[in-house]
Amino acid sequence: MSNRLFVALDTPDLAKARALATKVRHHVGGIKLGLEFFMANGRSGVRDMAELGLPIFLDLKLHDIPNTVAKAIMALRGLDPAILTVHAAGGRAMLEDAKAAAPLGTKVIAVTTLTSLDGSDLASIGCSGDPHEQVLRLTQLAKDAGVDGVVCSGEEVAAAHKLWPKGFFVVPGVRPAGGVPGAFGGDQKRVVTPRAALDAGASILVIGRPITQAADPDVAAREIEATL
Ligand SMILES: O=C(O)c1cc(=O)[nH]c(=O)n1[C@@H]1O[C@H](COP(=O)(O)O)[C@@H](O)[C@H]1O
Repeated sequence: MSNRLFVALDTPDLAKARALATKVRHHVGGIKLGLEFFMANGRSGVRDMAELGLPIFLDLKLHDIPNTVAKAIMALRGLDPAILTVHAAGGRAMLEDAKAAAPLGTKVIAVTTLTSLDGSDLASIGCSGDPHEQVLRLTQLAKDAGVDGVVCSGEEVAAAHKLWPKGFFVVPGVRPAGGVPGAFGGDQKRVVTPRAALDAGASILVIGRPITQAADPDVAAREIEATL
């Protein structure tokens, strides 16, 4: 993959998603469609976006009992996204069944610890208060379960990559250098720059609002691409 930047098109509006993707298409390697888009537009919306010819990352973060997750993935048949997410915390059997249910060409990627969580959030849900430890634990689980890789923040990706040299590492929570700290509502807590994430071992970067909410998304994507 020559351009490792995936733009997150977090909107329920299909026309807006298409317009944004069309604007930035020469400066991104793929597009990520998440829950907001899928809830509003479903399978036909994903098909519509696939017509643009860019790889599709379908970020549904599935997390349920193994049978339900496997059947949900089977129900996506025909869309065959390049990347599909599930939550690692669903456990080993769920991860194994998710991988078995996915089409051969789809990378099944396990979300370890959301980039919106910090140590105190983890402690409040009964996990070890150390995101680093939790990410490595779930990376080991994902590797053992035979999925293709994990989502983690740029703060943990070097250690996760060391643990799993052949894994595929998706890094969100990425903010261009020089931006306003806490921009876009400050919901991302474990944040790094695009360059730092790649240097640490990210396979792809996921960036949404710094591109989609820019005055000129094409320029914003181009500027980020130039730092990679
Ligand atoms: O799986 C993801 O893509 C994901 C995992 C994670 O831990 N954190 C995270 O922010 N994401 C997604 O990455 C995107 C980040 O968007 P921005 O914060 O606007 O750059 C959103 O679409 C999130 O759903």
